[in-house]
Amino acid sequence: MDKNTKPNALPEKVVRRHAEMIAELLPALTRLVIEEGRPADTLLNRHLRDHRELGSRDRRFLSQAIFSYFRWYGWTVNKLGLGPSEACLLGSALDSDELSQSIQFLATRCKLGFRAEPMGYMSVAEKRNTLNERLKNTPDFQPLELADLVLPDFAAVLNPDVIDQCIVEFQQRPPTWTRARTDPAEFMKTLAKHKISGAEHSRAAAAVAIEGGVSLTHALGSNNAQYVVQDISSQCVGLVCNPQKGEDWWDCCAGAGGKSIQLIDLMQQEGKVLASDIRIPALKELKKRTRRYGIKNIRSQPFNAINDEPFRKTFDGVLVDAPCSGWGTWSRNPDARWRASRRDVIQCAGRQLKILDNAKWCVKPGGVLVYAVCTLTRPETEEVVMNFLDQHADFKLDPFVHPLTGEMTDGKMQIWPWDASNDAMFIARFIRKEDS
Ligand SMILES: C[S@@+](CC[C@H](N)C(=O)[O-])C[C@H]1O[C@@H](n2cnc3c(N)ncnc32)[C@H](O)[C@@H]1O
Repeated sequence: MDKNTKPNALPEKVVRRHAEMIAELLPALTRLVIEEGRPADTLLNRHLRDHRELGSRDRRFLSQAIFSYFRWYGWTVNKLGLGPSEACLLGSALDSDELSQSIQFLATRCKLGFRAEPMGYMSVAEKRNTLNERLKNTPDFQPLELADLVLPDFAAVLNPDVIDQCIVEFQQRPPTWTRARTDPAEFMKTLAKHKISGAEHSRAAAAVAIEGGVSLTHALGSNNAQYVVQDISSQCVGLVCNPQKGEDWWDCCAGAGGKSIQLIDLMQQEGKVLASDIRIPALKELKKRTRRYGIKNIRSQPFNAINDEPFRKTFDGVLVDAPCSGWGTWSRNPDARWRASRRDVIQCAGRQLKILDNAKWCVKPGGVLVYAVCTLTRPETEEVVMNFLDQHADFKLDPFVHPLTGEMTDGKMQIWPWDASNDAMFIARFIRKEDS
């Protein structure tokens, strides 16, 4: 081995292949994501399924390069007009403390006009200032702004005092949050045995953050029942539901069952959950998961929570984890911001209110109705709660303790991305009045 070659260095043919792959993939991917509104992670997964010859380091390279590209797209492509390879190089430099060999190789084929130094350690404001300084003498230069990192509609539906802070958070990669399904101390021991560093949240005891880039499935096996991957903000939804042993709950937008499984775990398997969703494939995935974990008391049923007649039976608790704009997940899905629109937010809010109107019939007197959305827009959060309460005098907000801070809420709360490096989430807990 050449004495200048690092021990873990990739062979040149690998870095060359990475650079060629990304240069070939990005133009088509950009068209599909930006013009056709398709999610980048789904497209990447399809590409990987069609190219089984790609190994784990190829997958890691592609996903990091693609997500960095879309995270900084507002500056690199929209504002600076760079081509895909140059934008990918600059996006990776903005995200990394050290350029990977494959990105360094890509740099040799790019015409960026300046050297892309790693800027991962800088704050977003420092990154902006550094680029503005470097580019200020280029013809027609327009200074880069924070607001360029999202579409103009973003500011139209958010409280003005949180806009900049949200954008800054969207530029960072959050950790992988897991939920220990049984004893968190045992899960921590398992992590330590596999030399994986995990950090428990100081309040949400089951929540453990895992360092970036670790494949838990690879390290712990795909059937490990000790944990599930679940963002800490999503874990807060189950904690706010706070189901008690022996209760009967309905999770009416259950998807693949992340929260149904949490509800049953919180009841220590002594209770029942009916999990329904409009998507039958998601319910099939839920069944696979419950089988894997040996969970017997989650029943699933296809159900359209807007159009179908509400059930005749009532439940101790109903969870409406509603379909939403998803704007709170932009640090994890950086491409999603380029498909966002105010119109979509307003449509989502309308659908959420319809689902709540329908689901409320199934809450028994004295029972609980929890509304959750992984977003931070006003029309979908505060305004839905206000409209629901205006129309349903038989329900009132039920104050609860904020799971991340321990402070008492008035029955609703917004979890911000900076609370614990997490997705944003809004949660409201209503109670049906006993005499209604
Ligand atoms: C935020 S996701 C739920 C995630 C899930 N609760 C979890 O924890 O993994 C919203 C879900 O609502 C479902 N959905 C959308 N429209 C619906 C409708 N009209 N009736 C029932 N479910 C619907 C979607 O299929 C999606 O799975």
